[in-house]
Amino acid sequence: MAPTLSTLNGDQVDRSVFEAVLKRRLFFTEAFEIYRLSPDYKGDNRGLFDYGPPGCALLANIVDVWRTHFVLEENMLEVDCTVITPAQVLKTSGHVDKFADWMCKDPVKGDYLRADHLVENVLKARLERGTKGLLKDSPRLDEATIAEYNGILARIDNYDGDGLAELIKQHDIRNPETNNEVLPPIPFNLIRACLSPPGTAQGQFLNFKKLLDCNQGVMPFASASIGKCYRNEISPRSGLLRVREFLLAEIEHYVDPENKQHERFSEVSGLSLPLLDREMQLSGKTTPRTMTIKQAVESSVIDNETLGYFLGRVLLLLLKLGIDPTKLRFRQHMANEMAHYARDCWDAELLTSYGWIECVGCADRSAYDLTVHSKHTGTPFVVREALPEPVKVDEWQATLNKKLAGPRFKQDAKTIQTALSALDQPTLATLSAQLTATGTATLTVPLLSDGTTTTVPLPRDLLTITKSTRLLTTRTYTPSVIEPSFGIGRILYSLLEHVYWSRPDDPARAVLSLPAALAPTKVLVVPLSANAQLTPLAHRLAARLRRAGIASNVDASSAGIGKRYARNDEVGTPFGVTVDFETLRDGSVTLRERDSMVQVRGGEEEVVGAVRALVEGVETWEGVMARLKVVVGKKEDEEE
Ligand SMILES: Nc1ncnc2c1ncn2[C@@H]1O[C@H](COP(=O)(O)OP(=O)(O)OP(=O)(O)O)[C@@H](O)[C@H]1O
Repeated sequence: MAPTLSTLNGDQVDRSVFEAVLKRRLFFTEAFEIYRLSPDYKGDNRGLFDYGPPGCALLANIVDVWRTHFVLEENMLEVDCTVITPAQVLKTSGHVDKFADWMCKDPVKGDYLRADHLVENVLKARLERGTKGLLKDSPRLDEATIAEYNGILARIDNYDGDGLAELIKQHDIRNPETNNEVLPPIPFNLIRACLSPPGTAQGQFLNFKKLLDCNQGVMPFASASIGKCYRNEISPRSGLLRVREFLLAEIEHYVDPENKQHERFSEVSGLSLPLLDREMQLSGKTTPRTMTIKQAVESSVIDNETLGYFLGRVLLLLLKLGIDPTKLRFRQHMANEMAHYARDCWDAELLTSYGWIECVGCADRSAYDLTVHSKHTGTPFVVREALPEPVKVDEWQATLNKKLAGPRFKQDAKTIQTALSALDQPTLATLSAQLTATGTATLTVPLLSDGTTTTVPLPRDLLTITKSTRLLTTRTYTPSVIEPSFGIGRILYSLLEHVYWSRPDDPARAVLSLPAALAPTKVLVVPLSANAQLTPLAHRLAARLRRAGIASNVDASSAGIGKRYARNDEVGTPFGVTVDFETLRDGSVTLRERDSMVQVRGGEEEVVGAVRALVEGVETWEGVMARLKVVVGKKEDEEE
């Protein structure tokens, strides 16, 4: 029987051996490597990687599963927006000013280090050495210090610049590579250098009005986008996990802020999630507690049904991809880790040899994004819904005297009118009171053409604000946005670690137990020997597999059959078909399963049918073993 994933994943991954396998099989490789190795190279290629053939195929297969799981199964509206973005859009979205990490400079070497990662890495290394006695000269840590370090690590995402500066000083944290003291942390903008968004969301927000129309005005609905994004990472040292250019798949789900129930909540409400909520983190806990989504939403651990629904769908996606459920947790953001406007945020974190890594972020961003873009452009990003019964409301209305405003404000008149139109009712009430009391209301506007003005006094001859009663037949609101965002490269790398193991009887033989649907190549076709009669049979079978839509490779090299299979176990090829002299006689072939190495024998057509059913997930290997004749007694390496 094929070993189950949990039996495969017993041990901690030896990263150097594991990454050597991935590089050997060209899952990925360092970008611009030959230039980096040349003597006159002065650039910086850290955090930049190229995917090779199996890496590309795996990435594409993950994207396919993602697209089916969300866009198709949830009727999402997919868009593909440009990456190059005008600076004004990024300024409005808050990325230029707020998207900052804290960074420390090593003044001697000139290196920049991300402050939270620096503290984390140094304390982890001290714990490792001080508790396990890894280095003879490192003192053992006392219980109080161990507890203190663990407490800091559990709250590491909770420190701001001052907090990190304090930790660095108090614990004498230095650049581990040079042992130099570092300068106090300063905020560093991850995107300033790139002028491209750190995600794919802005294009989705900016098209909100058109997408709502496309959905016949029906709420709630979601848009989705898959695209490259760029980050000016300070110290990209964690392989594929922290890169400067990566594929992001993002969903923006637009929902009524007063009703965040989800129509399909019952489909996921019974699922159990391993949750590490805010309270647990504050008390220094690192082991999650398991709760059903229903319990978590009802007890307000998760803010609302829609957010709970998406956490459930994220869990299902990750399991479908083959992520080990014992290496998955959902960690809630601390209050000061979230943007001020966010209501709640959870990260799906996967355990890797680099520690727990955020692979999916899932945030309720309230109405922030739509509101800021709407205010800046004057485009109403609102939903209008018919009320069951008309309602009387008192409403403030502001009118700008256009005849006077035009000559007085010239090219700024339109900006002022736009700012006025975007005011909400409480602001209009305040301005009306100001106008009555002082004869002038002060309007806040985006930067005017002189480059300095951001407030404009509007006297009574220019501005009137009146209150009138209206009969409302529709309700108008700006939707809240729930945003799950998936770092495809991080998922890919974590998945590879989760499915990696080596044969107990030969630790040098690595295997990647990728689910068949995800594997870059589904079948390796091998002629048993170099005999000239067998190779055409292998190509005939490959053609047959091709017609059935199954990706295969023929390996007719002179290497032993065991070696040829071993090479393909390393790229995760789930099945192998051997053609031999019996094939010449009766057309039968053997089918080998990667994890168990069990082989069955059947006719060509039967075997191609079985492979297709296995790849499509409509049949199990146990089912195939029950149907076809199991080959007994022969060990793979002895076959030649
Ligand atoms: N440098 C990176 N390399 C690869 N993937 C990344 C990187 N930064 C973010 N991601 C992915 O993009 C997703 C959304 O980005 P988000 O802004 O939420 O991450 P983040 O909080 O900046 O991540 P981190 O705290 O690890 O830097 C993350 O869940 C992650 O999967």
